[in-house]
Amino acid sequence: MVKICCIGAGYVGGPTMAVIALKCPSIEVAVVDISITRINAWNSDQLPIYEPGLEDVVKQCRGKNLFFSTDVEKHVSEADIIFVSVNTPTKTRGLGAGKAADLTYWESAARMIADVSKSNKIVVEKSTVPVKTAEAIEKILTHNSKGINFQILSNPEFLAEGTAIQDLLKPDRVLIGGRETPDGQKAIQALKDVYAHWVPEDRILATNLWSAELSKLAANAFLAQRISSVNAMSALCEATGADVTQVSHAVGKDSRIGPKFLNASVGFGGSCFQKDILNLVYICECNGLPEVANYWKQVIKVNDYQKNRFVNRVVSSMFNTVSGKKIAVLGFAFKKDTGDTRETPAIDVCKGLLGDKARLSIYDPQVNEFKTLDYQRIYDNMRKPAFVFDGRNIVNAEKLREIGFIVYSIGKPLDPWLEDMPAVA
Ligand SMILES: NC(=O)c1ccc[n+]([C@@H]2O[C@H](COP(=O)([O-])OP(=O)(O)OC[C@H]3O[C@@H](n4cnc5c(N)ncnc54)[C@H](O)[C@@H]3O)[C@@H](O)[C@H]2O)c1
Ligand SMILES: O=c1ccn([C@@H]2O[C@H](COP(=O)(O)OP(=O)(O)O[C@H]3O[C@H](CO)[C@@H](O)[C@H](O)[C@H]3O)[C@@H](O)[C@H]2O)c(=O)[nH]1
Repeated sequence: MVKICCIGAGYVGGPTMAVIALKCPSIEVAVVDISITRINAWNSDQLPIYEPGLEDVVKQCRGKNLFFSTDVEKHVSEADIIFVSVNTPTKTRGLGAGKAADLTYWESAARMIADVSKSNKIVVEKSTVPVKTAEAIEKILTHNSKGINFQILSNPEFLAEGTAIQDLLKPDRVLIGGRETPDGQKAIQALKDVYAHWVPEDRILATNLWSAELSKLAANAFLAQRISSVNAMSALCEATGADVTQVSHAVGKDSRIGPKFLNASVGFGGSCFQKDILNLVYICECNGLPEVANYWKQVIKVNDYQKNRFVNRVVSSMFNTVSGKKIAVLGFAFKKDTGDTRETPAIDVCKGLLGDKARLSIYDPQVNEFKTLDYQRIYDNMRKPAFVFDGRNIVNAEKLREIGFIVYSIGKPLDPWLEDMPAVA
């Protein structure tokens, strides 16, 4: 029986391994973590993360061929294939602080693998890492290998939170990078065989290691760039009377551009986009490519601009001060259908409002119910003029205006109340 061990029972490790276990009953999958509370939660009825469909998959496999454990060393030493899915946040101190990926967790996982391994292993980079990380990992492993053969593969994960299970069950592609040696190719084949249990062969792409590592950063940079592009347009729409939803629709109808990921918003958030673009920027700088670095940096600058612009709209509309005013923040996670608040744009918006001394009440139901609230009742209980600022364009602005609200919707023709108010970021 093939044994898989995944180091890191987080947003990626947990759901990814649960789906592998579901689709590969002949494989034993152990997910290990240093966090006892996380592992206890995975073994309980209250899973540590919320993802639609996840509970169902876990319940089907847990205790059969899916195990969650803190006995990291035991499972690593027994495994044929080891996925490393630890966190790779942005460095906060030292060389590359604020940009480079912090590989501390990765390095300690690699050293532990080298220490406890007694048989040949395939080590799979699941975490998002800088290009050439595989080379560094290879060095750590081979310098401490005691004659054991380690093959390193890059198998970046493309799931999005909130749709993780669907993304894993029907991925657009599975990307596997490996060495172009016979042993490297054999390792690629072994991992292909795992995914081939449910992913059609033409969706499993094999590349060299560096292409796989870079493709992950590139994909996130392209996705985030679309959002910054449409958000930049949203500012222009507000200035000109165009409607960003109509513009996105018209632009997205071009089959070369496509309709997805063109929703204007208060800005993108989540644990990945900013971190991965900063990482890309740092790699460009280290490779002497400042123009390329600046190009991608602009994606983050526009995102910051969008968050500031939103805060300024709120403050300027309410007579240029929100001091002492009670503001209900509906939704705090970085997107719907998730409980994850890492790098949510709501943090920056709330900070901006608190900076102007607002009183905030924050509510997040995990799933999206804000379209159907009883806005008439809400309006009746509010001090007038009453405002709604929609950072996601989900409320029916016309209906709300009929009730009496002053409504700001990103990138939409402005309410007369807002027309003369400055909202420069
Ligand atoms: N969150 C996403 O949607 C997503 C999607 C694709 C890729 N990624 C990438 O996947 C990686 C993991 O992301 P995540 O969101 O799952 O992170 P996470 O913080 O939710 O999970 C990482 C887990 O690794 C554990 N860990 C750290 N060092 C360890 C060690 N030495 N031994 C055992 N366990 C250890 C931590 O305790 C934590 O539980 C990151 O590189 C991220 O960029 C994330
Ligand atoms: O048209 C859009 C689409 C998304 N967003 C925002 O962008 C952020 C990121 O959303 P999304 O990409 O759906 O979620 P993530 O879970 O961050 O997933 C991204 O980051 C993961 C981690 O690397 C990748 O694996 C995924 O492919 C990639 O989509 C969220 O704040 C969204 O609200 C918009 O503002 N407008």
